[in-house]
Amino acid sequence: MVDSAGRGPDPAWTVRAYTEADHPAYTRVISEALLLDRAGFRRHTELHPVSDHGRVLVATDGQRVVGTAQALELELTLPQGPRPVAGITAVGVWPTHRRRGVLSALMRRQIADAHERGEKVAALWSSEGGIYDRFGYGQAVFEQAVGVDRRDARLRSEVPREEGLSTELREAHHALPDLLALYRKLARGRVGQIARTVPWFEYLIGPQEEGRNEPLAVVVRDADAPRGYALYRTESHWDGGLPRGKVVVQELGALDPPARTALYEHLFSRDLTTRVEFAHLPLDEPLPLMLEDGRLLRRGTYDSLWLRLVDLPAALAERTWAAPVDAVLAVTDRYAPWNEGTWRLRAGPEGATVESTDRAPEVSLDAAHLGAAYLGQVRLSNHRAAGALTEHEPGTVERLDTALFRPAAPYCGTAF
Ligand SMILES: CC(=O)SCCNC(=O)CCNC(=O)[C@H](O)C(C)(C)COP(=O)(O)OP(=O)(O)OC[C@H]1O[C@@H](n2cnc3c(N)ncnc32)[C@H](O)[C@@H]1OP(=O)(O)O
Repeated sequence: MVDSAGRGPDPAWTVRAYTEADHPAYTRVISEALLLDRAGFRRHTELHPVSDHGRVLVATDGQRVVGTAQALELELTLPQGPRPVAGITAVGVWPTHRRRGVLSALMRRQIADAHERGEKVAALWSSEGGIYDRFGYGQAVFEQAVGVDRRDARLRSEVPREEGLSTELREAHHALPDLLALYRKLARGRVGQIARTVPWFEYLIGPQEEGRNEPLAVVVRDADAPRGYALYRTESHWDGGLPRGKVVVQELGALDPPARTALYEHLFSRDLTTRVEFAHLPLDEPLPLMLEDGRLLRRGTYDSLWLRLVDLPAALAERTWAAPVDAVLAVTDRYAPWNEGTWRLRAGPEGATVESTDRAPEVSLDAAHLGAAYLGQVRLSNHRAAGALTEHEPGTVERLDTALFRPAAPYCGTAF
């Protein structure tokens, strides 16, 4: 039965794989739900073409498509190294069909599909913070946007510098080989980053909105190889005849401290600019410590990656762990019932096992909490403080947090 709002154990929606014939309806639903104009939709589909129909789901009301969700096959750097994950995108429900269980039906099927395909983890960037925890996704990565008045951005005299590094500035598309090579090295070493192919960079540096300046790439290199890059564009502003231009940095990546210094020196030295803004930086970016007065940075934190353990015991067993822990976890997971139950986790620097057990649980929590904590940035003790999980055996949560610890902040930087 379905009630008047469309809720109930037998919803009116059918969820099935996309077919070519769905294309116009799919375009309509996703564009309207995400408020995309034509150019925005084209950019989205160029980056995420529907190449594997089975990975795009549509929900229908009778014959009519009313919801969509896509799973990309991404490689994401996890604590154990780069691994394939389902990258969830293009989620949208036709406005008049919202809050009637369409997304819930799509999520149920999508998570089951990923599980059947053997994917252990799924990840997404969420449009709003209130949507995905009920589907078992946890906020796993926080990053920051940073802005500074250029006149306040004075680097300390002792920051590492290296003679012999050169700084090259080009239109970004001319620097593509360097960007790809550097990004590949950086992404494999930083938990939370996704592997990027050429189209990802083309998406970032391709034709810009009307009136925007060309994206630039500054690349720092030694005699042998590139060591760091920043992608940015400039904006011209004048105020009563005074130059008030802006440097807007899309991303910055350095293999070592002297390369990082050289990049900041370049970005903080553009004539006619008074402001430098960084769209995405890791939370542990050392910039505040490199400045004479790091407090002058304006910093805004936001959540980027949400993570879901699709195959919870396998994902926990595969992870690398910083310290030994032996804990019994009672897990709820409404959308992946195969994850539910009581699990004994025995983990440590040598490896981990996860087995179903009938021992008394030491902690009761939801799969979303483990998804949030998996990358090592978000503490389970925070969830406990918020009353979101229950600790039956005092100290267990601290031991889990210690074992989950990662020294570097995870960072994604690529919305998908
Ligand atoms: C990875 C990505 O692609 S992120 C992009 C997500 N898409 C968008 O933001 C586009 C605009 N929004 C939409 O298309 C829709 O509102 C969606 C997809 C967010 C939700 O779809 P719906 O079909 O309305 O969700 P559904 O009815 O299954 O809701 C399930 C539950 O989530 C809640 N919920 C759904 N959307 C939201 C939201 N934006 N904020 C808070 N709660 C929400 C519902 O209230 C419901 O709660 P309940 O189980 O306690 O009753």
